Amino acid sequence: MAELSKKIVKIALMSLGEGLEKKHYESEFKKCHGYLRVNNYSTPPESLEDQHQEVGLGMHTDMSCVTIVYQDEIGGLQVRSREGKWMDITPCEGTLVVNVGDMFQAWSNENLRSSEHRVILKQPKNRFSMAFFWCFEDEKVIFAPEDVVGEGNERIYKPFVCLDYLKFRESNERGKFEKVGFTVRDFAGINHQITKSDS
Ligand SMILES: O=C(O)CCC(=O)C(=O)O
Ligand SMILES: [Fe+2]
Repeated sequence: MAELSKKIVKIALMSLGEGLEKKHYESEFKKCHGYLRVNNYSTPPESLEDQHQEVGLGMHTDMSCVTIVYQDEIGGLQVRSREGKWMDITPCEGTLVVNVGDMFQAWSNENLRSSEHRVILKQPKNRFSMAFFWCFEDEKVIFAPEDVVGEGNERIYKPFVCLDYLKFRESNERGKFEKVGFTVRDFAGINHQITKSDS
């Protein structure tokens, strides 16, 4: 999984600009570490009713650089579009879902966007998923490099230590699964009004 994560980061960096991957990959992402979370969602009896759907995991962004998700055939993972519409990520055998996380969003000065996603339970069946979170080391100071920010562009985040952001999210129950007031931008955004590529 770590090898796969490295490849994904490499591809993501290449998408940011020519030459960037060679220049920064080694130094910036060398000390990344990963951990695995197994999710088992059980559905309450009401889910037997027609049209009933239960929130298995509320809307959130991952705090990682990238997350790789395996979901079983039950389905229910949804991602929010820029327009705020929920879209189903239909399970497909032999495929994994890749999410950009908050750390990568901040490091890339929002050239890469952390996905807002959730899990909805529509069937009266247990659902199983596995998420591999690949993160910067706790002590890393995230500071978007000059050439990632690009000439003439504003740096959106002030430098911050990863662990401080993790604590910010984890110290508050709401911070875990509710977006409002607990995004990485709320934590380290220099100017919350910036809407770069939001439109
Ligand atoms: O269960 C899923 O499909 C997604 C899990 C997830 O988003 C997470 O563990 O952060
Ligand atoms: Fe997630």
